Amino acid sequence: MTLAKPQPGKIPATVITGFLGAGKTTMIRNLLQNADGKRIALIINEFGDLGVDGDVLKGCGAEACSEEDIIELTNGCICCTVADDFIPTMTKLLERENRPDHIVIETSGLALPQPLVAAFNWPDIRSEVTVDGVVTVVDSAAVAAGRFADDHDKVDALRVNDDNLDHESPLEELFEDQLTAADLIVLNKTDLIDAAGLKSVRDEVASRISRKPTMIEARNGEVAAAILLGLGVGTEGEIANRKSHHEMDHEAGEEHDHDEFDSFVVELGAVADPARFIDRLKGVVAEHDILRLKGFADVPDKPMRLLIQAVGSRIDQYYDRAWAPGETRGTRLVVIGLHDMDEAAVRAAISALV
Ligand SMILES: Nc1nc2c(ncn2[C@@H]2O[C@H](COP(=O)(O)OP(=O)(O)OP(=O)(O)O)[C@@H](O)[C@H]2O)c(=O)[nH]1
Repeated sequence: MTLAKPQPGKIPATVITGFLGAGKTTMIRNLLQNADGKRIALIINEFGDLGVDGDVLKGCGAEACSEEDIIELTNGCICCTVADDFIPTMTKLLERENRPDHIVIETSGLALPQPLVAAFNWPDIRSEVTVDGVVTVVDSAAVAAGRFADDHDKVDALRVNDDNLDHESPLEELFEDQLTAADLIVLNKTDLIDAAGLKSVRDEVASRISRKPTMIEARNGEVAAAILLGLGVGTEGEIANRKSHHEMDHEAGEEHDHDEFDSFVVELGAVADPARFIDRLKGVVAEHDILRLKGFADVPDKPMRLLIQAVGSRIDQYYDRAWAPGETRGTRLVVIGLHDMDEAAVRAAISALV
């Protein structure tokens, strides 16, 4: 792939998007550890009230991105808070004396990249920054499992409960909207599928978009920094031609919101038997069709906290860092699902696991 040069004088910004759990944070973590001496400012947006991604990223690439260069936007999905949250954050960042070489923005897994990229056309931003490219991370295993194929039963059930939901499956729409915005598509998690599966994922992804952005494959988000940060597209000038379903609906008079999805935080006491907890948690995730669950557990007698990451029924866990002095130990998990998820039942089921 020929790498274009960013426009001189402007700070390049890379937007990293992709559905919940696709591997955005993992890819950024890898990027920070291999940033080729670039100083990166990171803007992170998460869905749900527990900032896990920022926590995972802090300290992992201190030379490329110190803690003060990691900015968390927590007032909702970035696509809905562009004016109130994103623009003021960018303005402040640009006023800093020590400006970064590159800005990386991780959208929430439920965000539409289009309004965010369009914000780079605001006069104050446009004169100083350009969108080097939009990178869309795809969970190849989830695509292969048909996660984004239209689930007509589910959509019909949602419609019965909510007359306002008159569009297609929210997962499928978001998946397509995030692909539509892409300059580069990273087919991640290739370790979880075989060659034939990967071929069908490529075909499926290609069938969802009319343009032909470059597609590359990755494991654990391992993509060279020169590729991720060297697209040189200037996507703010192109984004008007990459409309999302929601923008097209909006032109037809509909508002965009995230009402199709819901999230809440479950707080628990200590988890005495983590293996048993995780095993039974898998059952709860499957039974309630939880899309994403992540957080930390307090395991008695362990000086470190246990990071728990569920994407569909697949759960990863590892001890990520020591509890800080004075930090209150506890188990906190953010749960994300479709809006018909039964919060009380999920809370009860998870609480019963300790
Ligand atoms: N097997 C496998 N797991 C992966 C890969 N990439 C990421 N993961 C795991 O997938 C889970 C989700 O990864 P994240 O990087 O947190 O995903 P994300 O897109 O940032 O998630 P959200 O911020 O919730 O949208 C974690 O447990 C990762 O360790 C991969 O290539 N293969």
